[in-house]
Amino acid sequence: MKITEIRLGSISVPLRVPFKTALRTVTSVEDIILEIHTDTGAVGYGEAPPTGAVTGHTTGAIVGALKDHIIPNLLGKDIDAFEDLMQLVQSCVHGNSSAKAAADMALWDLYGQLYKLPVYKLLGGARKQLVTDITISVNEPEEMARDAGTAIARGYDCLKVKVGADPTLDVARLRAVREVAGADIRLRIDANQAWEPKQAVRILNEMQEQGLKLEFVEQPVKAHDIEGLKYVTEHSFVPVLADESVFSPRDAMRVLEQRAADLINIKLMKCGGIYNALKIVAAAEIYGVECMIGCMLEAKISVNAAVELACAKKVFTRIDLDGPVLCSEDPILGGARFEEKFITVSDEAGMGIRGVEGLRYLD
Ligand SMILES: C[C@H](N)C(=O)N[C@H](CCC(=O)O)C(=O)O
Ligand SMILES: [Mg+2]
Repeated sequence: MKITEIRLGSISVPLRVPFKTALRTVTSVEDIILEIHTDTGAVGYGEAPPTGAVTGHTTGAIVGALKDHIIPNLLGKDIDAFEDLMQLVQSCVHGNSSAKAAADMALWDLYGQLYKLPVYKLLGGARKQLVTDITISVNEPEEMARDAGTAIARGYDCLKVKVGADPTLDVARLRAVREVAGADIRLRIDANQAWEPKQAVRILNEMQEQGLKLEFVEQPVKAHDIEGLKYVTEHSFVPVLADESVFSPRDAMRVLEQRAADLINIKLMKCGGIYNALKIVAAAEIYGVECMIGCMLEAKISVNAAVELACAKKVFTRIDLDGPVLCSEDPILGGARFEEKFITVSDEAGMGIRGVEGLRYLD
């Protein structure tokens, strides 16, 4: 199976409600789509969201890395030389993990099609279904309570509550959400780097003292502040999950070795795809640290790739793959079935993506 052509396109999908974190506000998903065509007629699909405020990867950066580096290196290559292709994607350009993730997942899609196996089975096949949380954007407490009520009415029993934009409101935000949620709904929070270490410990311990019962806090402090992350992990009653502090397998090793967090959030866009995600999975397993599988604000091709990975490996005990259910429509044909909190992986060879409605080709 030889690569004959690689095409880029873009999609625009409106969100149900604006997505707001301490880092950014967006009202639609605007993703780059990659199609890898082969001489057998098989097509592999990839996707990358521009998340400049989180990863530094703008639309231009993703398209540039793909057009100038990744695509020229892949054209004409044989999918069967899979390990070579994986290393090529990671080594042909520095950084640019989102563009690399798009290429990586399209290649895994083709590799599965070549050997007629779903990717999640190729990688271990631990399960077929996941249950995701859903994100509540950071807003005034009353609006967050309303959004939490809507999410619970849709059947979600685990809410990922964004905090950190004006931290003085954070305890009130959680109180308002917990009041609507009752005692049984799980609440996890994500500060997206907004707090200072001591401030984080103060806020978290106050939340616990008020009986708000948090499952964990995600990325309380700046991404680069591993010492601060460790400080919060050691001084707060709430378990800490590292998100923006862990992009690459090397980042993961540092956090694991220093015991700077209790949990790690693996996202394909941060680590450059499944090839590198598997290295983080192995490291976390060795250190006995459980992982969350997460996503950026992404549509279903790239979240589908994360579903394949999460269904393969048991280390993923927390699931945050709500990108598609935050969207008001789904232009992606095939792949996993998203039925509110329930996600069922596709049993088709590769990743099961069949096409994209309304794709605007860039060439
Ligand atoms: C969408 C997902 N639930 C989520 O909250 N991801 C964010 C980053 C999303 C973005 O800004 O695109 C996170 O975990 O920090
Ligand atoms: Mg996060």
